[in-house]
Amino acid sequence: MVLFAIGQLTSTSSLSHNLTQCRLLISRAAALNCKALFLPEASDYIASSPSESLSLCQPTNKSEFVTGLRHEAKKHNLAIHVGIHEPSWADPKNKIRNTVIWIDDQGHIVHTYQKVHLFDVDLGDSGGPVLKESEIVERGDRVQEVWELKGVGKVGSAICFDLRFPEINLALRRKGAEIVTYPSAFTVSTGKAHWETLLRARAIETQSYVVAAAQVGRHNEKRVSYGHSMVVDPWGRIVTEIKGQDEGEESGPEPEIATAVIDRELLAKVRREMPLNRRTDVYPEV
Ligand SMILES: O=C(O)CNC(=O)[C@H](CS)NC(=O)CCC(=O)C(=O)O
Repeated sequence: MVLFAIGQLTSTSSLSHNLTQCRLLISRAAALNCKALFLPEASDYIASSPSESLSLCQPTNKSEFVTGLRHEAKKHNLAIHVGIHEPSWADPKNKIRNTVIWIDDQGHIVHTYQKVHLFDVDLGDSGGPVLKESEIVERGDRVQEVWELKGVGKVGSAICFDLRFPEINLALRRKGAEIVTYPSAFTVSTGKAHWETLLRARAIETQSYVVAAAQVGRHNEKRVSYGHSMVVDPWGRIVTEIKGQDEGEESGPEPEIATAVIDRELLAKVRREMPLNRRTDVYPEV
């Protein structure tokens, strides 16, 4: 069985610092002979304001962060799935895209997905975050095709807040996904309330592996992320989990990886023993 890793880090507004953190995670995954590494949403940077986020955004072919990762992927023969920002095509001055790219083990970008659901919330009265992602982020308009990760299985991508929408998960399953990945940057308050439950529900409802690499710790004076990156199996069990942000603690955990394998026999067994035959004569097909 092929070993893969999830990586957890604290991205800041310094792309070179974030690249250094990712390089460390890559070298650890490569040293353990992993064939793929899944990194969080917005690994390239997390800015402290919408205008800073806009100013840091570069086209993928000009980004030192992406170029650096492509180089590492080729050097170590390690495929990398990573969340980044890209300028909007329609409105590059005012809008960015929250995307995830799949870099193969030769350093080529072979797959990309643009976040469909944007995180616009006002939980201020409940002691939670106030964020309006749609102010500068252009939303994606399609569920992407699933792709084959050699020796591992068929992977479908969604990003962070997409996790709250089972429709994406069901659509990916219908396209043949065996593994669904949710690179994320969950807030601490919503993470504590919902992160593990949502990930396990997504795994159980489609009888798929869920691979969730997440940002952790303090990015800037305004943003802290929950962490708790994990892999969940098709029966809903947590296979591996990385430490999260402790309540009230100022500094978060150090960058870290955790490894796992996809057990194809378990995947087949869960799907065989409890077939989830949908009643699309009763409710609409997603
Ligand atoms: O801002 C960036 O650069 C990176 N993007 C994010 O951090 C996004 C949008 S603000 N965060 C989420 O979607 C958190 C979802 C969440 O926490 C929940 O669903 O509870």
